[in-house]
Amino acid sequence: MRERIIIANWKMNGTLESARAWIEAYRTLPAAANCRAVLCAPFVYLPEIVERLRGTPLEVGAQDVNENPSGAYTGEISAGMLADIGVSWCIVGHSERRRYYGDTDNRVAMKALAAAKAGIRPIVCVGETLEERERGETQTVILRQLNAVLAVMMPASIGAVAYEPVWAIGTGHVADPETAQAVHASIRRRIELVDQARAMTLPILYGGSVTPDNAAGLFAMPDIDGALVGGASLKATSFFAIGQA
Ligand SMILES: O=C(CO)COP(=O)(O)O
Repeated sequence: MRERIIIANWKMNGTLESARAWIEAYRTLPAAANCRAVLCAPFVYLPEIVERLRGTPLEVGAQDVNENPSGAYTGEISAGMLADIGVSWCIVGHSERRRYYGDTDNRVAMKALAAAKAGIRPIVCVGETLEERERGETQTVILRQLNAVLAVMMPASIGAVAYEPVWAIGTGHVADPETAQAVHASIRRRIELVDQARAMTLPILYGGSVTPDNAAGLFAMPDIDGALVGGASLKATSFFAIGQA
């Protein structure tokens, strides 16, 4: 039985006050059964969030990391720094980073490797744009993004892969479960070529307009092991409801 995981990605949203209120609200909810939950918050709130969640089942993640161990990289955060304060997961290669901040396939791979070396589980995001899908390039794009990571590290060091079609992110146009399942299955087949055992256990999450209403349909698919949730994670109750699904 594969691990089920839901991951909240707050992106650049919230305040210290709303972060505290979210955690208080989440703590009043019963522990989610059979489902691991991770909260990826903005860097500046991470130390406080780690402290407040100590001893609870909710794990803490970052939304990005620099690929270098240390040095003259003004404004950046290293994997060692994240590990230092007790962060255990980190998103790498989110399409917003690829699109607005120039994260290339190779840099994403180096970020995933840096995280893993620091003992942090990288959540490797892959996904095609609408134009790429319409040109029939979905498989090519996903495999290109995944291959870059597999060129530098073993699948055992990848915490999770998240399939996030760019056209589904923040649009309200969730991928239908069969469409997502087809991509998830191809991701798992690619991992199988390297490590058959890890392919069976690697969580492959779907992201893009996931809500409490559409989550169960997605999670019914054999290769969809959970979700990376943006907008619907900003409310503790709706993130929790996705976990219940
Ligand atoms: O990008 C996402 C999570 O990383 C998905 O965002 P939405 O759930 O807001 O579509």
